[in-house]
Amino acid sequence: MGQEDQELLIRGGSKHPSAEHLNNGEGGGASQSCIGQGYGQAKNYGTLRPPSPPDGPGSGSTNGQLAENLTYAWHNLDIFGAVNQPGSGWRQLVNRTRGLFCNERHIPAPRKHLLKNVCGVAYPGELLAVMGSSGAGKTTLLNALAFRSPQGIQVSPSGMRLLNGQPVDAKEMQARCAYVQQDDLFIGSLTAREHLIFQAMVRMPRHLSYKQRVARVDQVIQELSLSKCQHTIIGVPGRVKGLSGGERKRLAFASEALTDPPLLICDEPTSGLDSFTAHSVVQVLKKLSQKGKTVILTIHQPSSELFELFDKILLMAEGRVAFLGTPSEAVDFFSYVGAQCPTNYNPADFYVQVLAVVPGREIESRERIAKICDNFAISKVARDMEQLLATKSLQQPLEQPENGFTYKATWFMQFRAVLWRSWLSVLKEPLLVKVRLIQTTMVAILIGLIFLGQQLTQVGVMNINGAIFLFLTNMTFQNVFATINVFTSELPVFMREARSRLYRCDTYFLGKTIAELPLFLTVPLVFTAIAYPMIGLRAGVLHFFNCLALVTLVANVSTSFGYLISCASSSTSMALSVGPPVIIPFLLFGGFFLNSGSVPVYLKWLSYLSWFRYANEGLLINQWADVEPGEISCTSSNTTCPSSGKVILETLNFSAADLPLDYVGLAILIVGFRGFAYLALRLRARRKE
Ligand SMILES: Nc1ncnc2c1ncn2[C@@H]1O[C@H](COP(=O)(O)OP(=O)(O)OP(=O)(O)O)[C@@H](O)[C@H]1O
Repeated sequence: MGQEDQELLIRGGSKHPSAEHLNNGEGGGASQSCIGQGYGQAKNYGTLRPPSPPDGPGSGSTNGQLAENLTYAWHNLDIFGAVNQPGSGWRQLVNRTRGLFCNERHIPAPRKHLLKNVCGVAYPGELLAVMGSSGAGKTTLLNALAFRSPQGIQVSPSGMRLLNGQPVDAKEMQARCAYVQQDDLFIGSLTAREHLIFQAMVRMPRHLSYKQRVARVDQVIQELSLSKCQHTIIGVPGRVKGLSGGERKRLAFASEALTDPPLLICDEPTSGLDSFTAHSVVQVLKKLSQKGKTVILTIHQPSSELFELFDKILLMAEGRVAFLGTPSEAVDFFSYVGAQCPTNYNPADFYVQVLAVVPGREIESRERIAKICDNFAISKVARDMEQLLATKSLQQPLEQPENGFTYKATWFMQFRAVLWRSWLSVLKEPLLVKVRLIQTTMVAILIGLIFLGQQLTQVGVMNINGAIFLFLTNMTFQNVFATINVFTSELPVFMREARSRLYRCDTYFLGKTIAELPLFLTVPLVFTAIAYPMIGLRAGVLHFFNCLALVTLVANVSTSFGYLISCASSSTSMALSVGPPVIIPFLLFGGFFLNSGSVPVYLKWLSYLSWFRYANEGLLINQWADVEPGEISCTSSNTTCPSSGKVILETLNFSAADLPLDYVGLAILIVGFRGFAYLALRLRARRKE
């Protein structure tokens, strides 16, 4: 844009002839409302015409989805975000404490005004593109429109979000709207088809048969051109090669398209895609809008061809609306405010540039943006919108979802779907099965070789006790870290799906626990079967199975503990750093480093939470309880050599009669840790993203 244009904008003047007929002559003062008076009384510019009636849906549906056309209007959306100043956490804590003592109950935290009186409307059959420079507020707006604003974001209660003219809440919105977020989240070990089948099982209405769901999956695969890659694993970007960026995007749409929602909101569906793939992704959205859907998307720098696909554009700058209307109306409007798009220039690039805050020329840029937004705020389109809302002319009945606003699938259907998906990912996740089994076998052989063929001598007793404790530390660390690594990477998928009300927290937790059980039984079996005979631990089938049972319980306590740490931590790295320091005290109370009779009274309670203590006692009882006097060979000069297994247990402050209690202690810890992990997961699922 030339210097001359910018000056005109700052003056609020116009050099474009078409601006004459757009401007009614009255000066445009800045208005914080969507409506004002003066400018924009033009006949030709800025009408909120709905597009011509679409062909579908409206004619009923085989997928059980709501077959309705939706007009989505939003009005006076004011959104605030928290200001993160250095030390603001402390400041808030001090403020809150002051509030408690000084009866200053309400000390408002500093807030940033992210969106200012944003208004807009999207009609059925319309592809509305929200554009603006980085930081303009596009994602903030889309999150608010989809009722998915993250934590720390406040939507002012005066803002209205209306479907067919009726105010809606988050639940009503979720039942009708599909939200494809910028970062697509998948379980990377599944194939595209497996992912869609899972989605069909939890998203589609409960009365549909499995056959009907699979038929719909096939149809969506066709519609979104995913046939070629339907059996390819999705993959994890940067770690496991799988679907391409464009295929991942289309898969994200496909998941939402399964239920054929009347309203589709997509945040940056083309980000990271080349122009050809971006075009094909937007084409998919265009086709959906042509079927009667209301489609809203944000986009960065669309090419001229892409720009032509948009029915309407909503331009944002500095958290305000700079323009809403058709691309041709945008030409008129920008000419009117003195910023005519040069010929042979991509209009999208031009508008975004005009509305950007240029580094080094911030004041000038902000004045220009304010002028454009003020002009739009008093334009005909803004007044039309006010009128639409005031006259309730948008009001049409909203269809009620089949099962109200509850989950689409029954408890059992959700459980079955989660169990199936978790089982598939257990089988396919190399970190979980292949790597774990190889790692277990290698560690078992290594421990077996180090402690190979121990005899019942004084040295042998020491070595056997060490080897037994090593069983426990190995089982613990291996399982805790494997669980943290795998589970925390899956948690974002769970959180998004749980917030989209695809399934309940309990069905997920139960399904996952049961799916992973065979693995957590196999790992201890492999380990014990190799290490036990190699070391030469107490011979006898009963002794072997007793050891196996205790090691299996330890593996499952550790897994439960891993779940608890994962659910209570905000990220994988946090869980990995919190894990070891929390495990160390439990390990010390195991009776190997510190005699169980020497635990300080004030820490006794903590020792009852130590699985090392129960398992070590159980395994040592299993090893030594029936070793008769004289079985341990000692030299006659060695007076410290234990004469029998009973003496060894007494020295360690363990009693053979406590074996059943050790089993009970381990079982309680499994249930307890899992219970708390479940509660932590529920709390997380309830919190905003
Ligand atoms: N949770 C938050 N707390 C405080 N400020 C926030 C929060 N989220 C976003 N913002 C601020 O709000 C403004 C708009 O952010 P938003 O992500 O909506 O921009 P955008 O137009 O989508 O940008 P981009 O195109 O780069 O994604 C930015 O200045 C951003 O720093």
